[in-house]
Amino acid sequence: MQYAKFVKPAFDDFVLPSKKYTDVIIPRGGDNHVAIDLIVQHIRTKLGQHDLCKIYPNVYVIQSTFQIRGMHTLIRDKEISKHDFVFYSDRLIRLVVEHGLGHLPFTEKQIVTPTGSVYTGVDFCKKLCGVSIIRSGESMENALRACCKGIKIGKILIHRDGDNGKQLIYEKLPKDILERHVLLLDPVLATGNSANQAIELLIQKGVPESHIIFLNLISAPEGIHCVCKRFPSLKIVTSEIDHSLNEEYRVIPGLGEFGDRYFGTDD
Ligand SMILES: O=P(O)(O)OC[C@H]1O[C@H](OP(=O)(O)OP(=O)(O)O)[C@H](O)[C@@H]1O
Repeated sequence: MQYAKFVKPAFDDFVLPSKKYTDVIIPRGGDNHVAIDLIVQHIRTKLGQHDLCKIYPNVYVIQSTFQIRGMHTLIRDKEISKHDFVFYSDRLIRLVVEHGLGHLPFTEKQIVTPTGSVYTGVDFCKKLCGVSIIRSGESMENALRACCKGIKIGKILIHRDGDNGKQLIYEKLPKDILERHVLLLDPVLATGNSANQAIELLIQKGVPESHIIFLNLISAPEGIHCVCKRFPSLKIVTSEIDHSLNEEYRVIPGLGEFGDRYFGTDD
């Protein structure tokens, strides 16, 4: 029980006292064994993610809570209804989008409040756009629109072409994209081939690598290595890093075919 020193005090005050794991909240009541398993699993996951984030400082995993673990539990469950899959995916996507927007540059701005006081705040970055990788990436467009009024959203279609790897089939991007920060949208990062092709295209169009933030729900370590080695200045914001890829290049444990499950074409 190497985690005993974390787990034991947790039941005294229902919150892990370690500063490093303050996001781990123990639910009141219920089965203590289940709670311990959850904490151990949570800490292991966080340690694995922590290592990757140390190797690649531009990889950000949104702060995990049991709400987020709960949403992942639901969308990864093969028995979940389509309606619930879409609902909880949308909730997670919104969190990732909000977190990703937090990495955009800002300028300082002062305003006057109704009390006549000066509040020193910030002004949002205005030159940005979204780019979704068809088709799964399109599931993230609504959350981006809900956060950024009137945002331009470009599209890229990358398709597997037999054994020749993935080929770029279609692209439609804002004409002035090179002047914008780009939020690249795709919920799943597996081998990283699709993301790399999309990023390569953006760079060809003149977008600086450091102006691209790739937003996704689930990343495989292999995909993170593949993208971050090639594009070290790009940021990745994800909600969980999974264990690995299997021999069919599917993310494990993963959630299956996101696009089919989200758009209802898996029947
Ligand atoms: O990192 P990679 O190995 O390139 O795999 C990731 C890609 O696979 C999934 O899309 P998929 O090809 O299943 O198409 P879909 O979005 O139409 O479902 C996912 O949405 C990514 O685009």
